[in-house]
Amino acid sequence: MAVDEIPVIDIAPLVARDPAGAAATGAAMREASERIGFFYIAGHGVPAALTQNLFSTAARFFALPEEEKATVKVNKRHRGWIGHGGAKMYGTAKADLKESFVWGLELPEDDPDVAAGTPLMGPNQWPAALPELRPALYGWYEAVVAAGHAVLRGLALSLGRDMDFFAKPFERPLARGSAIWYPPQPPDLGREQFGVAPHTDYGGLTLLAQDMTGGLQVKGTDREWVMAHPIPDTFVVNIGDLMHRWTNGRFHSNPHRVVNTSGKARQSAAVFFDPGFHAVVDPRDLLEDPAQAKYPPIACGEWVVGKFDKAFQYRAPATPS
Ligand SMILES: O=C(O)CCC(=O)C(=O)O
Ligand SMILES: [Fe+2]
Repeated sequence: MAVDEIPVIDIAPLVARDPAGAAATGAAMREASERIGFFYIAGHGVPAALTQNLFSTAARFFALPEEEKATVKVNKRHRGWIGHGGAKMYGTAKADLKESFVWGLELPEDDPDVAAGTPLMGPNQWPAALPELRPALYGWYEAVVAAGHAVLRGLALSLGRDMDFFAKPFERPLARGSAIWYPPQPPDLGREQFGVAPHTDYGGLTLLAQDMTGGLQVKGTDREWVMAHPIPDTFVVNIGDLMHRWTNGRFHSNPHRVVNTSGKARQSAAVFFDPGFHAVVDPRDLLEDPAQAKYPPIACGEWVVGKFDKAFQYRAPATPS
């Protein structure tokens, strides 16, 4: 198992929009994206103190009594608390052993998209019992979205496009923040119990901060599971299914899973950085010869809603009692 199978890439030149360094940084991202679909980023500009504050504040949220957390139970817009049992990857036997709190781009009810009832868009839900949750999570989210834009600049350059190729489709992104809590896993739960069962991410890019516990595993090129060890002050970035399609299959949306065998609780926090609801993902945009496209164009919003409907218990149609 190669230790450097998942490379660490310093994206400072992309954060600074430095044309000389940006192309080489983008080329390193492209190499990792085509081979394994995962890389770490350093030099991302997200202050370590913001991530620490997110973890400590989220831990206080998860420690609240169930009835407090239930006041912000996940709603149809996919904002709020998802308790244990609420997320189950397709085709797996058991629900993931985790709980999470999910939020996204904050939009008022009178925003034209929200007023039109566009799925997944709208205001967030914040718990009255923990007013500091909102600034801790939202400040971190905005910094991570900015880092996500820097990553997109590198990927755009690596694909022979202008640095800002992805800026427009990722305007008003369906980016979701998720603070995740994995309880200690009892050893007698058997081999089928995962923190997160093997899956690919649905969208554009995922940027993930993890605490020092470890447990994230990535399919290696030799088909072994490779540990994505925690590296301080980095984010793990991975390619999602939409970016796989957009690049006509060149970038790899790689299966990964979480197994928390530490005997302790584990925390992670992700931004699932997906294009805007109305963005069209069309591989012809990134091909020299459009006739080579393997996938028809798809609308981002429809795709993401379709995936959510399968993965989350709360979206299942009510069964008549
Ligand atoms: O917590 C982690 O390390 C990864 C979580 C993950 O893969 C996901 O939520 O999609
Ligand atoms: Fe994932």
